[in-house]
Amino acid sequence: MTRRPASVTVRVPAKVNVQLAVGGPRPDGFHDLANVFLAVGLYDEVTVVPAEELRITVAGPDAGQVPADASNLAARAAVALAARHGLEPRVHIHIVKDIPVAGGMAGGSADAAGALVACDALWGTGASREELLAICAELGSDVPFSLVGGAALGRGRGELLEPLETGGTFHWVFAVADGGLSTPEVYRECDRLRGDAAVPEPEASPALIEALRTGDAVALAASLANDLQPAALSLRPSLAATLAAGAEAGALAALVSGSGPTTAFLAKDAESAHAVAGVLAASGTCRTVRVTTGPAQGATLV
Ligand SMILES: C[C@@](CO)(OP(=O)(O)O)[C@H](O)COP(=O)(O)OP(=O)(O)OC[C@H]1O[C@@H](n2ccc(N)nc2=O)[C@H](O)[C@@H]1O
Ligand SMILES: Nc1ncnc2c1ncn2[C@@H]1O[C@H](COP(=O)(O)OP(=O)(O)O)[C@@H](O)[C@H]1O
Repeated sequence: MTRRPASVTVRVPAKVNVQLAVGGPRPDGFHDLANVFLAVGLYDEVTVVPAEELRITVAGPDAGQVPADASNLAARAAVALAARHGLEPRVHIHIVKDIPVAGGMAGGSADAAGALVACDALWGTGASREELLAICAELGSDVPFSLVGGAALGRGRGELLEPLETGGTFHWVFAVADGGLSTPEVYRECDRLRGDAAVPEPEASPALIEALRTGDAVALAASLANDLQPAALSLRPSLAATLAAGAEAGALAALVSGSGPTTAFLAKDAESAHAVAGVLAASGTCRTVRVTTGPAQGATLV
């Protein structure tokens, strides 16, 4: 008989969208994207242990903002995997949360991918990569990327991934805002701001993909683009001051991370990243500042 582990822990990274090209609204309510993801070194840890029934606990400074019930994306991941394999999801999922909540850094998606990989190992379900990716896509558009990490182009609603090569380490500073922004609201605001204007098909930028491949931070900075940024700024005008503070502090480029309200600053090197972080922290335009690098590995057993 195969011995099952008594507990499994998986570490999963946050993401920043280095390009987020958004098409018009689809009949199903989603938007077609050219979504260039880069995983970065802020992590949630998801631990699973056998239990009488599905139970979820969350630790960390922002744990209070995360649902600790069946609506948690990690709980939904466990239920989805169990259902496919004729199992009951009798598991206690504990999340140690370090990724900003509702911040445009895919923290919920990270927890879902982490719970899936952890439960697969705990239960010995032996799901293939393809099956795990299919469950991820059912749970949310960003969940497949949380599983694979690194850098990837997401097409469709972001779930159809092509891995991208990266040629080096990029240095990032993230300014975490007070409170979150709702992703569907930001997409709706994007549509509202566009009005009747024709929306081109979203296309990935060849220059941006080349900058990732060669590890050229200056070239990457010149290509960073986020079609949701005007919408995030419209809903949260105070983000303009954060973006300006980071740019003035010497960041190569500043942009909103995904749907926001976290703002992301690409720096030339580690030293410059720490300098930018110091200025941002003193600027009074954000709640906290984090310094990290990308690419980072996807969901990994620890
Ligand atoms: C904007 C992005 C950029 O990577 O991430 P965040 O910044 O929120 O982390 C993603 O597109 C968010 O992906 P995710 O958070 O997984 O969204 P989902 O759960 O799939 O969808 C939530 C809602 O967002 C909108 N949505 C999402 C993806 C997409 N391609 N088009 C959309 O219009 C829809 O209103 C949908 O009902
Ligand atoms: N495990 C989870 N971690 C964080 N948020 C979760 C989780 N499960 C469900 N949510 C809900 O999803 C919403 C989006 O959170 P999150 O994924 O952190 O942000 P974003 O979509 O901006 O990247 C939150 O408001 C929260 O209520």
